[in-house]
Amino acid sequence: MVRGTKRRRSPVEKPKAVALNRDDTILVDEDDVAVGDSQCPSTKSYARLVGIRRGVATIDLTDDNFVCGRGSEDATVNYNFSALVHDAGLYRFISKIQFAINRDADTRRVYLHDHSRNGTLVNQEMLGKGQSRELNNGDLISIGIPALIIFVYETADDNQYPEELVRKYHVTTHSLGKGGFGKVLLGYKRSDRSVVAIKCLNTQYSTRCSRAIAKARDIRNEVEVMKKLSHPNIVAIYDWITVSKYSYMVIEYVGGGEFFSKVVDSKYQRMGLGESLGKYFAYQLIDAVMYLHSVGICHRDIKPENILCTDKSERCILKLTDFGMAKTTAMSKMKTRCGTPSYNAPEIVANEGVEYTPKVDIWSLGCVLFITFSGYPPFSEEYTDMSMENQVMKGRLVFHSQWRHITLETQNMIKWMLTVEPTNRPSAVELMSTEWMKCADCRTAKQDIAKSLAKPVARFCATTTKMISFP
Ligand SMILES: Nc1ncnc2c1ncn2[C@@H]1O[C@H](COP(=O)(O)OP(=O)(O)OP(=O)(O)O)[C@@H](O)[C@H]1O
Repeated sequence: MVRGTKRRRSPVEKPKAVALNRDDTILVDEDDVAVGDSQCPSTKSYARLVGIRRGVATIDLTDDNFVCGRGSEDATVNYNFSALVHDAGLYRFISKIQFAINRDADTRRVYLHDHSRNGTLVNQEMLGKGQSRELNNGDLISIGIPALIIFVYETADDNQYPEELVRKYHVTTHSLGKGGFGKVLLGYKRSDRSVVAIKCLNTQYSTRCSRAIAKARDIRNEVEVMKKLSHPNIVAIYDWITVSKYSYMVIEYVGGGEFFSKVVDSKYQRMGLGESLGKYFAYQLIDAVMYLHSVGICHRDIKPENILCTDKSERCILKLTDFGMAKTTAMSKMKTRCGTPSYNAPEIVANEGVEYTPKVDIWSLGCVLFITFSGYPPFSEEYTDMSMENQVMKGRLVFHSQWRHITLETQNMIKWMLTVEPTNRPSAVELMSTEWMKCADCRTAKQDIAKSLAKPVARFCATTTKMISFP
């Protein structure tokens, strides 16, 4: 039930229950449902708490002091989270008075004041009882722990992002990562509050030297390529909005971080992920590349940093991303030297202006799998006995003690992928049809991928949210 200290009740209508969803029943006054329309002409909201978890309402803020919590006889709140009573994981964290939103009458700045025992977080940072923090447009508010995000704070007058973008998405200040051309922010679709990643690209400059020497990123090409793709191990694109020199790619949110972090995780002690887990991931990546090549796309920048994990579990689903260098092979010949040096195939490193083929992806994949199984890269500037260019051109591989735990079959597969002569290198189809791929780990991977497709789209939040105003 929603309780307000100073709520305006319609003199003629009684409050009634509005079923939002299975466990979303919230008591609202009918005149509270519509926000900012003619029913409350005298009270203009200065900001909004956008509810992004099932059962949390969206609230227009008009009062300078607004209190949220479980509430009780002796603790009056403006919003009482009672619809979350069945969401035990969250409800038990909520204090009678969780936090207050205060607007300074003079400066008009807005602060969140934490009153709770378990704490309130702004942008994943814990405030703690008695602490305050200024709120800015797009800030995330969580309860108890970072994952329990309940609101996005949105001001009425912020125009940091173009109207075309904010009309469809809540853009938060929470950064998921940075790339050479810009940042990636957490966002939510306005239509259903499902979570997305918003890649904000400045089309005019790159902060990375390696990219600065490459030709300017062709974002249109990147988007066109992504739009053609539909595969469980490839990040999906939902939307693309370009306004002046900024481009916003709205893509599938993949919450487990880069595969690179997994490979270098201290729990594996730089020994690699082992035969079983390695094959589980190898299946996913080979399947993704097989699909890509079957639709005539060459990625050209496969590396652990461009592979994302769906979650932090050991056996997660991998998603190939960053199609900034990708090429539609039927459209034109591939001759450009691009990609990341330590993952580049010899025919790219040779840089003779000779046409190369999608087999360059198989080489890069071989490098990724080499690290996955062993914990160290096959080619590196740090190996001082030979220049990296020579290591690659000669296909020089050194199998240290880490490989003692890996079968000869697996070692041979990696060697095959890292064959210098592209015509002798296998295609993804050939890799997939080997006996090596007919193992229990590959079958498990296939089943897990199918299960991941059956799950609803990743979300932090509710699919339906009613708006409630507190004049
Ligand atoms: N879909 C996503 N979901 C969650 N986090 C993401 C997503 N895409 C990217 N990130 C995070 O943002 C970081 C930067 O993304 P990305 O590498 O795609 O940017 P970029 O500008 O294309 O970089 P680059 O200069 O390598 O091309 C990633 O390393 C990752 O941590």
